[in-house]
Amino acid sequence: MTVRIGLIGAGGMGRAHVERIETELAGGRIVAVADLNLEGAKEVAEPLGAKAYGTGAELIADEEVDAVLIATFGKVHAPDVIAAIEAGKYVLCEKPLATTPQDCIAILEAEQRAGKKLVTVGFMRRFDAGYQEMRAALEGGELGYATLVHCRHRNPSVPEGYVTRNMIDDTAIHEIDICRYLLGEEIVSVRVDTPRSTSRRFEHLTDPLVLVATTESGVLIDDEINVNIQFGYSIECELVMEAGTIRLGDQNRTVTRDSLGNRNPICRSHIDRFHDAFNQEVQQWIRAVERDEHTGSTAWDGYAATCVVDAGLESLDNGGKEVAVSMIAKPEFYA
Ligand SMILES: NC(=O)C1=CN([C@@H]2O[C@H](COP(=O)(O)OP(=O)(O)OC[C@H]3O[C@@H](n4cnc5c(N)ncnc54)[C@H](O)[C@@H]3O)[C@@H](O)[C@H]2O)C=CC1
Ligand SMILES: O=C1[C@@H](O)[C@H](O)[C@@H](O)[C@H](O)[C@H]1O
Repeated sequence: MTVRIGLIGAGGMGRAHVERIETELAGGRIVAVADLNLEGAKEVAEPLGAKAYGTGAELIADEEVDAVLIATFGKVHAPDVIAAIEAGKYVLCEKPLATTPQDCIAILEAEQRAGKKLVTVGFMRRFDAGYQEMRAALEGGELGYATLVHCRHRNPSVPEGYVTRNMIDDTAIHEIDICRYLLGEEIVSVRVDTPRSTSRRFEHLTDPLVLVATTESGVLIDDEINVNIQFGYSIECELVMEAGTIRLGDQNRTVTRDSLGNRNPICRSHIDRFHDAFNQEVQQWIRAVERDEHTGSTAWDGYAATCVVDAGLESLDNGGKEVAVSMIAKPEFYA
């Protein structure tokens, strides 16, 4: 069976997913594209012989669409996710699931009414080989339990429209999710520190930030979010356990050694750094849809991450005081 996929949001991320589905992955085909900018939808749809729509609602209602891929702005994800659930269609929604805990709760409720897990959130780092090895090392138990996680999320630069809150809700949300995934527990409190800002930023930004979070068992996570580092896209993570540490590699197979020294290439963006992880994420989703199964992170994961983001934003506003993460009790459905 070929899974007939409808894409909502024909921007950068949507187009990158189309490219991988059409050229690198198996089992799926883009049959419809929706974007508020209808011309943008047509630009992506026409070369594929797919239909173009001006709204997500029309695409979701199309009976030739089996499953929905959402790559619009986070704050407008919820209505389309809920409409897809109500139509009984699997949905892979880019992060964040939604930008408020209330919108996420509406999604959790819709999914429970449907009685079936249909929502996967685009936390692609869960499919990265390095993070998976770190998780396996922790689960293996030889090095004991985790005490600390040191993370660094560095982007070369960001566009002018990117504002300080995006460092938490758009960027650090990846570490929030991956730390929950690695440690298998919830984050219970967050504080955001604001060191001296770099001069290489738009004036309105406070950059870098450091998010410090504590989990249920007391593991301390520190995450440097630094989005104008100039030199490249650099993601680092070190998990500290009782009897050893495990650190994410740079994912390069070779190191060049010459008169300039030892070096390997620096990634420029999430597209090249997480190329394989994105492919794994979308490929596994397509295969799972074929089997009528859920895969990847759940709507609960999307909700939990948004609750931590919310606490982080509150800390940013209150001068860096620690804020407790407020969450509803986990429904049995997501146990
Ligand atoms: N996993 C990752 O590493 C990354 C994830 N993302 C996520 O992907 C999503 C999209 O981001 P980008 O592609 O960078 O944004 P973008 O601005 O390039 O594209 C968004 C598109 O959605 C369309 N759109 C907005 N509201 C809509 C609506 N209600 N209905 C239909 N179309 C609508 C816009 O016209 C635009 O074409 C975001 O949720 C973002 O957080 C983005 C970059 C990397
Ligand atoms: O999700 C992403 C972007 O939206 C975000 O703006 C970047 O900071 C992240 O590195 C990227 O993975």
